Amino acid sequence: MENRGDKNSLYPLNSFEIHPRTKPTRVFMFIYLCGIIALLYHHLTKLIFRSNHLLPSILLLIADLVLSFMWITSQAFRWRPIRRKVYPENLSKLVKEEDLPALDVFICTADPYKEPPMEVVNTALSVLAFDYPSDKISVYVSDDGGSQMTLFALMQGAKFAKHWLPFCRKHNLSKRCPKVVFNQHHSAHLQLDSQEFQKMKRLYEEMRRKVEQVMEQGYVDDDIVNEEESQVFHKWRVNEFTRQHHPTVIQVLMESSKDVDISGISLPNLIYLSREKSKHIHHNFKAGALNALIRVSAVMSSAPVVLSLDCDMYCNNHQAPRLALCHLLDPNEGSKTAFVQFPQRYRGINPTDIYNNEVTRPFIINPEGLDGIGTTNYVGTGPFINRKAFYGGPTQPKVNIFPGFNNDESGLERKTIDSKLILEAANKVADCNYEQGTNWGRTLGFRYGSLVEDFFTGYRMQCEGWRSIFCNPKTPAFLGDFPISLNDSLIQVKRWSVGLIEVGFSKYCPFTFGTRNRSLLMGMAYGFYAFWPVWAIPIIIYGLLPQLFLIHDIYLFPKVSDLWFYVYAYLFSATYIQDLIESYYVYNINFKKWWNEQRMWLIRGATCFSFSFIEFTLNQIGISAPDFSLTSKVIDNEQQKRYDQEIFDFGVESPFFVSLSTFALISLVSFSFGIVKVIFMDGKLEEMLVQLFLSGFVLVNSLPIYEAMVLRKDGGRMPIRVTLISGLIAVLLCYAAGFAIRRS
Ligand SMILES: O=c1ccn([C@@H]2O[C@H](COP(=O)(O)OP(=O)(O)O[C@H]3O[C@H](CO)[C@@H](O)[C@H](O)[C@H]3O)[C@@H](O)[C@H]2O)c(=O)[nH]1
Ligand SMILES: [Mn+2]
Repeated sequence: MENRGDKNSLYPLNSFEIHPRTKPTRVFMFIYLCGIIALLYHHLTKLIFRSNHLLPSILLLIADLVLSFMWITSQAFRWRPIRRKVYPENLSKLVKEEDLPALDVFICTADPYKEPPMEVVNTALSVLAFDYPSDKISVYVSDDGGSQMTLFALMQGAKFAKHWLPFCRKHNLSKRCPKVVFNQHHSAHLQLDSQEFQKMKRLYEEMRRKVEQVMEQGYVDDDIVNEEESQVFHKWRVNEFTRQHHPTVIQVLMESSKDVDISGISLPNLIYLSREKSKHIHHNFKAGALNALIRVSAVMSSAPVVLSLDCDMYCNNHQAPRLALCHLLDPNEGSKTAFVQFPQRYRGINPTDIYNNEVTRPFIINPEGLDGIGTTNYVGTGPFINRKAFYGGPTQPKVNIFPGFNNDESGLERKTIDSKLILEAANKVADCNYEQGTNWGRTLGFRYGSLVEDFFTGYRMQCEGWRSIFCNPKTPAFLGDFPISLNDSLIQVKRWSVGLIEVGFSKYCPFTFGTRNRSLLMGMAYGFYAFWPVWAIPIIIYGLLPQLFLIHDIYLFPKVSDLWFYVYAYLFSATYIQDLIESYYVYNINFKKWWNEQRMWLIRGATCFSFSFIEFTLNQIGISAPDFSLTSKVIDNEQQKRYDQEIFDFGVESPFFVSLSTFALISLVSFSFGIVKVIFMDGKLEEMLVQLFLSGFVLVNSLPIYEAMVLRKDGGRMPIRVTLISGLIAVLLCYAAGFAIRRS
């Protein structure tokens, strides 16, 4: 194992190991590449010398070209995967507690009805209770929903924190998110003085009841708040205050220099921010919210380290800041590191992860590969960021981040953050027109122009010469929510896909932009993601074409006795087997989970990947505008039950399901047709084997769809209209294929 950090030091902060699979993987890469070259040669000779079905031959060539492109670019993830270790116990030997850097935490929320305020409060409390000096923590909650209920909930959270933080410290709780601690299952394992525990639980329940009452009411009544608090809510009482159009609200809820907890220790800072919104100025979704947070926090606390979290990502490992600092304070690499990314992990995933919500490959497996080439990607929630990385490259001289502003960042006396001067400055930088005519969103802060501001911003930092690090401790640092219905999950991936191709088709395309500061491998990896949804092309072609032609008795692939058949067989099976081996042996993913993952890849290809191209095109020509479509974090009991039982949820009339059902029906017909031919009509099995196999493969993957169409009666069954429409489309496609074949 190689030591990073100061090599002469007795107390290394971190180390890494190149994964043992690297060498065999590279050998395999070479062999597989030969297979790809052979296949493309076969395609070309077929096209030039002996094609009687020109159109399908060209389409199959396109499909294989896209697959080859994706395979080649994805090798960047396999080139040099590494695993890191950190030694937080050494941190205290190198840095005194009082010298630890201050930490600003950003928590984003955007809608009290989709992101319940109690969830936001829980997340805030879990980070306020970090195992880190309280007076060095400032938590900023950005509320794009401009909701008085969220502010009210945070006010209650601040009161509760006075009891909660000393309680966590006293009992050295390893989990510090209240809802987790008070969850019956978890609390059964806690050996706590029951009276004290019950008292905390009572306080928590009281808070929850109050917040829920306000949620039911839809506003904050003067009766339930004191006079000082009610002043704050008067801002909402003016008619013009709507979610899309309102002035900035900044409220300091806890002030480290003044407020203490019940044991007399300083509390962290807690600040509520709802930036100004105007109907006439685009707010740039989360990226806009984060930029307002960067500026407001620069005025108020200006900590050198920033942690950004989604409101549902609560802290599950109170050591998280110290783990990140093992990298950020590394004497050699620290100053070049833009961020340390903890992976997105989720709680409550069902045993075989039917919708592949864990997205293991992009979130866990690929980042280890990216880390090895110095460039872990930013995933929006869970990164500890070097504040300087928002302001320019690692070697760039100090830039003015407050254009048109007299006080430079360090010029403000920051002893009390709710001084009039500071609040005025903070309000000014949260104005919705503050960014006009500045570089915010272009070279400063989070970059605008993509729905995946996280990917885009992290990538732009890499282009400026920053490095980044992946940190994946055994106890996940943060845990979050995920969509538990198939449709919501596909909508989420569609947003990501649109965001990614927005980068791919912009002037920042990773194959051409920023190559000076990046290696070829980094370019390949980011290029792979920027064109992630192009998987749709081969999946659609292979999911329809061989099947439609089989129905019309036309065989497109080599016979079993032909040598080229084995090239196809090798390329298909080798990549699947490699994936399975990697998942199973390296990442402990069992067969069922792996199968579901590959099924979701096919499902995404047939639905959100392809729809994202349509949406992107419509946005480009101005027919529609980019839409963030927030994922709901509210639990629907029926859906939750189905999810826990691993039953697919189709329940809604979604265009995604029309597309999926069409694929499923066409393969069902073609497979049945092929089998009937083979058995009863002495069909040419040798010639149709590939097509029969592909139909069968789609068919096996579609079993839950047939079940949902025919057998199920519950709320998650396939809506009849979806089945009928897709049946009609399937018939039309069969006819269209027949027509095309006769014409050619
Ligand atoms: O106008 C907006 C829209 C969203 N958000 C926040 O963005 C976060 C992510 O939204 P969510 O609906 O949960 O989307 P996910 O797909 O789960 O988010 C992933 O993908 C996003 C990019 O699309 C990243 O920003 C996230 O960090 C990443 O977790 C939430 O905290 C929202 O409150 C805002 O603050 N303002
Ligand atoms: Mn989310």
